[in-house]
Amino acid sequence: NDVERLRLTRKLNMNIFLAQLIESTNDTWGVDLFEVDALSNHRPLTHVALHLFKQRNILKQFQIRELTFFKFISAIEAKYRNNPYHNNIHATDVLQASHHMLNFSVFKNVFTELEVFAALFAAAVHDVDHPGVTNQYLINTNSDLAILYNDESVLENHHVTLAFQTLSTEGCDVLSTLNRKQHQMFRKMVISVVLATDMSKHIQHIGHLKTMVEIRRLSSSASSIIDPENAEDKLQILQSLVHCSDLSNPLKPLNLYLQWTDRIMEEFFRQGDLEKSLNLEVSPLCDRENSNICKSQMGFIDYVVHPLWEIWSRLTQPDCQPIMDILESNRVWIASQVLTEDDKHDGDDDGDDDKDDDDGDDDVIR
Ligand SMILES: CC1(C)CC(=O)N(CC(=O)N2CCC(N3N=C(c4ccc(OC(F)F)c(OC(F)F)c4)[C@H]4CC=CC[C@H]4C3=O)CC2)C(=O)C1
Ligand SMILES: [Mg+2]
Ligand SMILES: [Zn+2]
Repeated sequence: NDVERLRLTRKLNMNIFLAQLIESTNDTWGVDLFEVDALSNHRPLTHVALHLFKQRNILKQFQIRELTFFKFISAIEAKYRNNPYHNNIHATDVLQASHHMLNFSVFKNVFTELEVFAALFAAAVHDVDHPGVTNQYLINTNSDLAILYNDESVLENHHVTLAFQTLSTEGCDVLSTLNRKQHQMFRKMVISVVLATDMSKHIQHIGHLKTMVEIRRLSSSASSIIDPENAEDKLQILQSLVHCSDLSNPLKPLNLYLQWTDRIMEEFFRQGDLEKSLNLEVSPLCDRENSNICKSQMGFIDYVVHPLWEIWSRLTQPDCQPIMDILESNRVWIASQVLTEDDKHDGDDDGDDDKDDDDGDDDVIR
């Protein structure tokens, strides 16, 4: 009957739209992964990872059965918690950004298939089972995780351990076809890339990238910046690539960036609520009673994101320029809001809400 036909037509159109969105992850920066989440019954990581690993021919190269990869990535996705920010959509975002930057021309013929596999695997699992609180909070509350990992990169150790434990779930061992040498190298690379997403390593990333860019400037003879024979340099670049992807929210189209900002602030505020209830000092940015979201974002961009991406874009010129342009325009918009936000505090709300910051339906914090 008509109702049934209408329902099926809608379902078909949603699947066609989903397929188009997933296809666009091949070569588009800033795919709306919130849309992919909504259309994929909240399984964006499984859909996008399966698509990208097939598109890169990784499954064929390592004779990984599609069903095994599907079971593994589904098990990983199910272990991401429904935090406002550190959830499976964020994992998909970091995976897709890492995939995009591995295609930069400066990396052509640099990485082996195993290195690409390890980097994308690390991106997909890099925050699995994140509890929605920071390392410092886990340390301050004497959590089991902090005891287990002796306060050192507590979350990041947990993410990578759980990822490898998931391989031993029935039918999930995507590494079973790797030989001993490959398995050993893959494991070393994934551990180092996931541990490198700990923000306490942020300054070291900038130092390594500066050194690499400096060497390139001096040895102007070397056509390609990266020596494909230098495994250590390549591993450092993969670490920085995934770390940059983890810090890429302010470089995404404004409507996506603002949704990530809402989500991270809600996650930080919930931690602040816990700290208050435990009579602990409230961490920076975590006090929902007095926070200025735009000022925090200005600081986050100026002191954290831009210093890293500025050097990263110098290493990866010219492909990073369009992305750096988005950062610049987003920062201008944020700065304009700071002024308006101050006005609001003066009470004379001029009321001209910039339509950009209304992303239509208020994103429900899952
Ligand atoms: C420098 C200041 C003026 C401004 C400032 O930021 N802080 C806090 C601060 O420097 N840090 C370091 C980064 C930490 N951190 N922060 C993340 C994050 C993600 C998205 C954000 O917004 C938007 F892009 F969605 C965001 O906005 C921020 F404003 F909150 C923060 C994650 C990054 C990677 C791993 C886990 C998350 C992580 O470890 C948090 C503490 C200052 O202290 C002062
Ligand atoms: Mg993390
Ligand atoms: Zn992350």
